[in-house]
Amino acid sequence: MTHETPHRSGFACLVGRPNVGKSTLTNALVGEKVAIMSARPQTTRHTIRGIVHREDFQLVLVDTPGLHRPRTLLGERLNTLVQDTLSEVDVVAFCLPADQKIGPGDKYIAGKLAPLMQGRRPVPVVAVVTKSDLVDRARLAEHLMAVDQLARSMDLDWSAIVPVSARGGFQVEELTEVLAAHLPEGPDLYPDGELTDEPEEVMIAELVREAALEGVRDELPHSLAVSVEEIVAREGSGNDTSGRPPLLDVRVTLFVERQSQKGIIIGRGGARLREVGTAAREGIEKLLGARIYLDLHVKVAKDWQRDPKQLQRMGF
Ligand SMILES: Nc1nc2c(ncn2[C@@H]2O[C@H](COP(=O)(O)OP(=O)(O)OP(=O)(O)O)[C@@H](O)[C@H]2O)c(=O)[nH]1
Repeated sequence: MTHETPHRSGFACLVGRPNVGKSTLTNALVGEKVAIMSARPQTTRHTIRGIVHREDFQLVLVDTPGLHRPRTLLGERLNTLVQDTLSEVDVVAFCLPADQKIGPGDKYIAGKLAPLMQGRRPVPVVAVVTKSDLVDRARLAEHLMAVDQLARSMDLDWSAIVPVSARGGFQVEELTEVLAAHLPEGPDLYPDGELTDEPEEVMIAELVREAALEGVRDELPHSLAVSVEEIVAREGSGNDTSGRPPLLDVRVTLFVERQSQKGIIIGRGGARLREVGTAAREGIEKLLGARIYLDLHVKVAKDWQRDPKQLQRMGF
């Protein structure tokens, strides 16, 4: 045996504006679908972790809800959550998509990262240029310089700048190595094979939210919260000899802010809500590996985004 490399383990956090490709990159790094993705910004409200497990390191990924300029209490809560998450990780990956110029949103996030990078126990930040498959080499080179300039203009230093494409798998392995290099020495944090510690309820809520927003995103921008009330096994199901999976009753409440939004979700004669149920049920059955009966309720919780009690009830 040659000399042993130390085993490393720790946390990495992906930050960046909405829609820059954090979920997709998390999935590419982990190599398995862990985060529920959306074609629209700001739907990943919960911290989702995936684990990159190699012989000599274990890298636990935390996908953040995204840093936004706080507009509502919900926004502020999210920012606090993000800040708390950030101060606890070993390395931050700041995602800046190659196909978009660096803008105020990126500068805002860089401003939030600055104190972490300059603190007593500085957190290294790796600038990750995502979606690099969308631009040509010249544009990519230009963007890499702009990313470098962003740090310089704030008297900061990225630990590295890594262009990647989660789509094509370009440089994903390199990024893994760069992030792992910043982890402290330590044993595995999670047992082998455990790829996500995301509670099932959060994933179920995301699936229902996705289905409910399908086609009506513009009408229901950020006014929809989903809460999984209970998951219970239907009595007498699943423990017979037929080998059929058990039947689970899944009760879910969708909270909207206005009566008119309730109408949008439910649709004429309840038609839309039935569609939502059908679409969500498919994903949930796959997730749970069981047949389910999905019971959806729609409630109006006025101004829930601004009400701390309501927020708490919904797990924010
Ligand atoms: N071409 C290309 N598209 C990508 C890549 N990564 C992500 N996308 C697309 O960019 C969009 C946003 O990706 P997400 O992974 O959902 O972005 P996100 O940053 O997690 O978004 P939020 O959850 O809103 O914060 C999706 O339509 C992806 O398919 C990439 O490497 N190449």
